[in-house]
Amino acid sequence: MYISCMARKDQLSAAEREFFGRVARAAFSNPFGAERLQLDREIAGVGGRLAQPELIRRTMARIREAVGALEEQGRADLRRFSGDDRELLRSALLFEAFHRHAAEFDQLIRQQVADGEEPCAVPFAKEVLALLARRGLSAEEARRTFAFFFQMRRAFYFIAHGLVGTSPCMGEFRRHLWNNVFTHDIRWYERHLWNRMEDFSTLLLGETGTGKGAAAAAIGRSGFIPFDEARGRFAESFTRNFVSINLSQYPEALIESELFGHKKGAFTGAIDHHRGIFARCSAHGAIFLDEIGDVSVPVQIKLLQILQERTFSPVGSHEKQRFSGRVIAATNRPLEKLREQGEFRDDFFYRLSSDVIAVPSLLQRLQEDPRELEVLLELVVERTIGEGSAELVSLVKESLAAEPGPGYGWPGNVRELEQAVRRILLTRSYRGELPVAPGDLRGRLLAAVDGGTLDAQGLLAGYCALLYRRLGTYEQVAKVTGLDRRTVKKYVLAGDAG
Ligand SMILES: Nc1ncnc2c1ncn2[C@@H]1O[C@H](COP(=O)(O)OP(=O)(O)OP(=O)(O)O)[C@@H](O)[C@H]1O
Repeated sequence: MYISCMARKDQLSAAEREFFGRVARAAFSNPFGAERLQLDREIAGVGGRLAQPELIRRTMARIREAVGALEEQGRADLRRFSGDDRELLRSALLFEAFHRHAAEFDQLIRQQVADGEEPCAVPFAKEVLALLARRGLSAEEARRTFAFFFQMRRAFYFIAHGLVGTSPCMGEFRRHLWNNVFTHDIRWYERHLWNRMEDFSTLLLGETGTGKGAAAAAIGRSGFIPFDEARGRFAESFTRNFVSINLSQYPEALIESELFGHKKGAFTGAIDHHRGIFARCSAHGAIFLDEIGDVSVPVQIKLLQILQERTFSPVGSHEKQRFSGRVIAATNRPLEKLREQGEFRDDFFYRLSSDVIAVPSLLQRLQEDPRELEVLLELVVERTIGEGSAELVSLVKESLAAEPGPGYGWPGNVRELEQAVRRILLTRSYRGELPVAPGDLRGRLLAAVDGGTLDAQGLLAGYCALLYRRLGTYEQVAKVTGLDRRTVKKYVLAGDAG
């Protein structure tokens, strides 16, 4: 029985197995990782460097050609195959179907961002579901796969567009974010974890303005959303999937009600019911707790309780509500230190940190790859004036090269860069946020060292000021010099003035 059943099944040739095997590996691999790049090159049959869009175009052309050949032979149907061949072909055929509609998914994402909370119609859904049915998927499998396609495209879109940059640390950051959404093995995610991500919390650590909020939004907008075939729409808009709160904005007395909501009359001033952000977060969405390092221990305890029990009650109510979203938290404060000082609870820290992502500073990015500045300027100019302008980019670049100069530390990171661009557009110059000493600090310091005119205090002050320009924060200078932050600040101010 088994043998006769197997005999009726089709088999891939050795060459097909090799080709589609490679395509299947590309389908599983992280699109921001080195392995995927290598596989794309092998599939496209190109050796050297090729710009990304052209590489993808050629890769997809080769895959389409191979799938087209199967179609002509009436073999592009999983029901004809079994065992390993079927598994491998499944990934390859779905990968092809996904890329065939990538541009339409991108259009849908832009449309949904513009439309907001009401889910948009998905005009190409019928065509994709019909294609997946022809490939041998059941109606249920096809719907889930279609929803999974949309999820992957959203993750790719928001990570690639929200967090640009050519430096290796930025590449690694994007790779990490993708894994944060889909785990390190997307096959596991698709089979077992797509609706079980609620306990995977994320902690984003990094200086102010580095893109922690942008990263959290990329993760939050990339949750799984089922497709409602009867309505021809996804069950909800991904814009509802991400709810954020800046915890440092609220006085202690209001935080609980912002987080959990309150009932009318729960306290003086509660004149109406209020839904907190836990209630506003949708089932597969994420809640972003920004500035988590600023919350008091009692609030940490309450949040910990929710994360453990997954239920909460609005202030003034006993009614339990369930929370099934993911939690993403971020801070630019030194959590290690806060934990040592007892200001941040260890149990809360561990509950928040299924994944800890260190977001690179702009300084690190520029040091790793000076081209990063141009890429960011192109984006910032486009965001500022609504379209790209090579002329403006070079004007801003020239201005920044003259002042504050290439050694500048960018303590406010990308947010400061955005501000610098605006200021240059208005006033033609940006001097930087740091105290800028007249003259060349490094030159003055070296001349004084050569001349043997400096005392120990003066030497330290000059050195601290120099490091501060380069590293951008008093904390970093304290780390390098072994001094405490306050002493560093005193020396920096003296060094800059001297
Ligand atoms: N790599 C990047 N590519 C494009 N834009 C970026 C990048 N990093 C940051 N930005 C932009 O910089 C600005 C500040 O980023 P964001 O608010 O995410 O920083 P943050 O780390 O959350 O800051 P804070 O700690 O002060 O809240 C935003 O406009 C964001 O879009």
